[in-house]
Amino acid sequence: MNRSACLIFNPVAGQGNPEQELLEIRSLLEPTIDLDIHFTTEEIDADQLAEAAVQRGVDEIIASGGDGTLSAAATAVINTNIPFGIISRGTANAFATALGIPDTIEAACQTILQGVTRDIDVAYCNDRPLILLAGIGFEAETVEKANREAKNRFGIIAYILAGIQQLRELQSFDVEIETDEKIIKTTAAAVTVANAAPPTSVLAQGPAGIIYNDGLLDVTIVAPVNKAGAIAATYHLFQSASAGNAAERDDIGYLRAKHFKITTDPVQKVVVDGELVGTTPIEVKCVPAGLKVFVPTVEEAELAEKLEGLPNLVIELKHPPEGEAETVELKE
Ligand SMILES: Nc1ncnc2c1ncn2[C@@H]1O[C@H](COP(=O)(O)OP(=O)(O)OP(=O)(O)O)[C@@H](O)[C@H]1O
Repeated sequence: MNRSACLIFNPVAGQGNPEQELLEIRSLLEPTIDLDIHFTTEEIDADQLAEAAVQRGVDEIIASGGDGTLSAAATAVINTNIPFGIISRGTANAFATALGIPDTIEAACQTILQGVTRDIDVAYCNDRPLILLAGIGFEAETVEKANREAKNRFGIIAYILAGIQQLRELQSFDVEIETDEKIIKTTAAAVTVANAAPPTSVLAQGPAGIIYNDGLLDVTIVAPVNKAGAIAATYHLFQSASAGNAAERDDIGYLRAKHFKITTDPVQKVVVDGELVGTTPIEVKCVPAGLKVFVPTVEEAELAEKLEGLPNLVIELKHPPEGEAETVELKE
């Protein structure tokens, strides 16, 4: 029997050609999955479309767009047990990267076609669903500065430029972080509560890896004393995260718990999954295994080999599988 799914498609996401991208998705998925396609509009967001799909009792929900569309759609699917597929077409694609889902259309569709799901944690931040992270301070300002026009023109560089601009205006605040076990008071320039985070979310990278199915959230506190310290701390987080290590500077702290209450003085802006949502105080609670997501059957391994694209490339297999040619010629 054919599978069926509601496909929620943002027709203005990303820098590609959405019409072409939709054709590609349909040609990959429709031989196996009956698609009921719904487009987001300026007025009707992905969460409303996903909510309606849940009400109709669809078998699967697939969302395609930038992180805004994917997060919004996911929020309506929490605790429904409906498998959720992701086809990223945005600028940063943090959602897919954080969950180890490929961000090319073809590989994302293959992941959905394979039909393997994994239960991942989600969270609520002041009763608003959170899939990736809540940023206080720094991260919040960065998103606000990377506006739509800049994103369209410069893509991911817009975020980096906004980050650098933000560094120049570094402002610290007093923060109180309460878990079920303790209360921590300190001064910080950025506090991030992460359920899952891509490596590009540098300010979430205090611990050595953020595990999205452990029933816990990770808080990273970055507390540089001056601008030079801010640059050094950010760079350290980037490096230690890339190497899979925990941060080791005095001005970086981290802790893990399933429930956090965070207040600041003065009040700070708060970003949840890339959207500016309000200000402190916040309360964040983990919802273990709240979302069932299509994931690749094998973890995306770091590529240990890349040869495609080399001029006049010929690859000779010394032990070819039976029935296959011994020599493969790849020409552009
Ligand atoms: N048909 C539409 N016309 C205009 N705006 C739309 C339409 N559909 C959705 N939107 C808006 O698109 C935004 C979500 O964009 P999304 O995050 O999916 O893509 P993006 O901004 O290109 O990605 P990224 O955040 O990675 O840059 C929402 O603000 C939503 O209101």
